[in-house]
Order: sequence, then structure tokens, then C-alpha cells
Amino acid sequence: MIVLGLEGTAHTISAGIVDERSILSNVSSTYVPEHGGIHPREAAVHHADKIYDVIKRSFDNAGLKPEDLDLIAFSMGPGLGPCLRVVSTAARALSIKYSKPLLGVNHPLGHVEIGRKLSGARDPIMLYISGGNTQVIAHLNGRYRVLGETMDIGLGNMLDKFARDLGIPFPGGPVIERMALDGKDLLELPYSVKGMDTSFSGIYTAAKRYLSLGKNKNDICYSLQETSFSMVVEVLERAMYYTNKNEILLAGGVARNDRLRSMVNDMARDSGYKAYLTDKEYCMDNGAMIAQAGMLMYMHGARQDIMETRINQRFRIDEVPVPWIKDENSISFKDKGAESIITNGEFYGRSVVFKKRPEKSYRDKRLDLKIRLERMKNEFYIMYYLHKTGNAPIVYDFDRFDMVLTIERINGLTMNDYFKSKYDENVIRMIADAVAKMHGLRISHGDLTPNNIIISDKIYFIDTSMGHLRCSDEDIADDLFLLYESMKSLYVNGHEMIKHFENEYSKNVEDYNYYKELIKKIESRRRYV
Ligand SMILES: C[C@@H](O)[C@H](NC(=O)OP(=O)(O)OC[C@H]1O[C@@H](n2cnc3c(N)ncnc32)[C@H](O)[C@@H]1O)C(=O)O
Ligand SMILES: [Fe+2]
Repeated sequence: MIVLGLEGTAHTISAGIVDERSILSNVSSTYVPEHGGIHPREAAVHHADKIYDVIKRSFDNAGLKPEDLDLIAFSMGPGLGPCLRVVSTAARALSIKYSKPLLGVNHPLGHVEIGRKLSGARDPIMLYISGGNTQVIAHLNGRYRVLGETMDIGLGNMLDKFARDLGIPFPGGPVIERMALDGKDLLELPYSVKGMDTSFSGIYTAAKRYLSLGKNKNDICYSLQETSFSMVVEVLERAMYYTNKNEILLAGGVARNDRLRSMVNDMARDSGYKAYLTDKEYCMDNGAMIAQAGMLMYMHGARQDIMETRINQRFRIDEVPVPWIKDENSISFKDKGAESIITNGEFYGRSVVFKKRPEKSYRDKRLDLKIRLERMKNEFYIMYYLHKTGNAPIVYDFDRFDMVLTIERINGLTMNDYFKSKYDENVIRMIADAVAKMHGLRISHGDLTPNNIIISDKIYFIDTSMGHLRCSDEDIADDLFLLYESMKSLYVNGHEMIKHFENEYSKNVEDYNYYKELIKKIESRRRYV
């Protein structure tokens, strides 16, 4: 089957033609502002000017005519409204004139599918980083699910904004990449990873301040890349642990960056995964990716009438059914963290576990040391305070040189294992009391999954490195949200479990409904599993 794909969500207008086997043509024209960022209206004018030429050249290069097509696909969103409208109008006109079926395609789906086609990856975890998006995506239960994403701006957008402050017009990413090659000093920037989510506006603000303080520009660019890339690779690595997948696919405009590519390669090599990096040419927005995604949708039964092809500026990848990938794996919470190695041993006659945080070779050595030390300190302090109230093991030793914590070994089962064989309402109550007590002390856990809760004579929390002392109400809601999500995905009677948990937990807090509202807010932001 022969498919034309039209792309024009942002800076690039492009037409590509594919068939089942290969890419037959791909022609693009990119709008480059004279200064500053993308102006949506100017970009739309550019697209309208160039679209005829781009489509015509695409047919010529492929040696085809519009009559040869079996399908017309166009990117329906997300993107800039004026640009989306130009492309959708052209696509509809072509579809009507030549009586060809029309499909509106999700833009990120295009990035993912062209990456899979070119690499041969079957069921990868995707790190999709572009101007507007920063997401970790995995196929689960018939769709691509967003396991983690930016809470504010996209990573590429952060680079572009900073480049603008340096007087560099869009796209700034490639220039920052070149400047970073001459950077030496690592400047401190906020490293903001929360669970599986990231945020980049704090980094941008801090970088801008360094600029006004007259710091070396190359050093700022270097630090900007090292910090933000480390964040997304860390989240990617965690996603690999949570799911049982072993392929990685890097896609989106920022995936052209060689430093990011080498970090992903290093992480994959160290942990035994296979990394597929999309060809640089097809990392940028292009028509072929839309044709490829449209073809898969069509072959698997997707049909739209013209009213269903309205643009959608907030279109998310997890809204699209993806039946062409078979789920071979599912989310399974593993006993071992992505960041540490646990061994059993003895400490002056007591049985203990040694928890070591090994180096991550993909990160800048200085940043790596700082992150590991901070995580270990945090883990120690939170366990220390929780031990005082009886809900964490004793930490016997803190070795900052080898990065090892020596922790009392608790004889018990993780909540995960405990509830595999039986359901016990009483234990749920114990857990709810312990969580409420922890939150009452304004301590949040940060990673409250059933693997980090040990059931013994009482409840113990472990793996507290992501937690907060003097935590906010949102931190508390984050804990509850994650616990409920894991209960739902791990246990058939998850909903009943949550109800029992809530009954008990709400006795210990003043206004549980307030937290329920906060949880709902988090839910609407993050929709996975
Ligand atoms: C919605 C859609 O329009 C949007 N597309 C988009 O952002 O264009 P894309 O071509 O995927 O990515 C452009 C981004 O990719 C960055 N970029 C390109 N080359 C780069 C490089 N060598 N290093 C770092 N960033 C680079 C640019 O600075 C810009 O932020 C998206 O996919 O989110
Ligand atoms: Fe894109």
C-alpha cells in the first residue's frame, strides 16, 4: 500500500511517501525565524507557501502520482494551531479531490513508528525528546503509555529558550551542542526528577542567572546538557527496570544530539539493553513518519470520516489504540532498584544488608558523585527519623567513600510478596496507620510501592532515598497516588484494598477529602496503566 504523510505541527512542513517495505520519498522545508523563537502565525504562512512545492517534489522523487495513493495521513496534533490548520486543510482537499481515505495521526506516534521501522526494534521503551515533548513511553495493554514526562516545558524547548538568551535563533539545540564541546566546569543546576517525571524550567532559570553573572557560556551549555540529559537517562533506566523490556528507542528532535546518544548507548551497554538510535535525518519532524504511523493504523482497521479529522492541539499518544504490537511483557515491580546493588551480610554479629550505589558511567563523574551522595544521605536521614517512630530499619553505617549503607535486615515479606498468596484486611490497616504516621511527621516516602513496604511484626519502610523531610501536601498526595496505582495494577482486588486503606488512613488525617482532590489532580496529569 502507498501512503502520503503530511507533517507541519511546528517548524517544518514535510511530505513523505512510504509503502510496506520502505520510505519512497521525504521532502521538507523548515521555517527559520530571523531571530527569537517560532512565531506560530509566521510558521503557518511559511507552511502555506511551501506545501504545494513540498508535496509535488515528494511525488516526483518517488516517481508517483496522487492517483497511486491508497491513503493520505496528516499530523492532527499536538502542535501549533495555525500550523495544524494549514496541513489539515491541505490533507482534506487532497483526500476529496482524489477520493482517497484520510487519517489524522498523532505526531508523537509518528516519531515512535518511524524509529521502529528504521531500527527494527520490536517492543522498545522509548525516550521521546523534542521541542514540545519529553516523555518515556512503553507499549502496555494495547496502547503506548506515558510512564514519565516533563511537568513543565520540553527539554528541547529549554535548550531553545536558553539559546535565545545567547542571541541564537531557533533551533538552538545544535548550537548548544557545539558550544558544550568546549565546556569544562560543571556548574550546579537543579536536578529535578520526581518519580518518573522531570522538569526543566528551574534549570533554565538557573542557567540564565549564570549568564547574567558572566559565567563562561560554554561551561553553561555543557552543564545544561549534562544535567538535563542525565535526568532523562535516569528515568529511562528506571523504566527499563519496571517493565521487563530490553530494547531502547531514542526519538524526537533532541535525539540528534551526539552527547545524548552516547549517554543512552553507555547506559544500555552497562545494563545489558539493546539501544536503537533513530537516524538523525528522521529524528526531526518529517512527513515519512506520519505516513508510516498512518499506514499501520489503516492496516489495523482505523477509519475516520472527515468530521473525525479535526485538529487537536493537546492530542496525547496514549489516546491512540495500538494493536500492531503484541504485549510480551507487563509492568512488574522488581525487588532490586535501578540504582543500587543489595547484598546480605553481617555487621558485628547482626544480620544486615549492604546497599551499594555503583557509578553510572553515562554521567559526568562530578555530577554522578553528587547525585549518588545526595540520594544516599537522603535515604539515611529519612530512615533515621522513621526508625525513631519504629517504621524503618536501623542504619548502622554510612560509608560515603564506597557509597554503601549498612542497614538492619528485617525478617518479613514485602507487601508485594505478602499479598500474592492471601488478602488480609488487618495488614492493610497496619500499613495505612504506618503511612499516616509517617505523613503526620511531614515525611513523604517518595517511592511508596509495595516493594518498599516490609511486613513483619510491624510495618517497615525501606528505600527512602526519594523522600522528603518537611514534605508538602503534594508530596503526600504523590505517595498515595503511587501506592494506589500499584495496588490497582498488581492485585485483582486492588480497588477493595484501596477502600480499606482509605478507611483507616482517613481516620488519622484531618481532611482526607483535600488529599483526594490533590490525587485527582495528579491523576489527570499522569495517565498510565
Ligand atoms: C509537536 C511537535 O511539533 C514537536 N516537534 C518538535 O519539537 O520538532 P522536532 O523536530 O521533533 O524537535 C525540534 C527540537 O530538537 C532540538 N534539536 C535539534 N537538533 C538538536 C541537537 N543536535 N541537540 C539538541 N537539540 C536539538 C531543537 O533545538 C528543537 O528543540 C514535538 O515533537 O514535540
Ligand atoms: Fe516532533
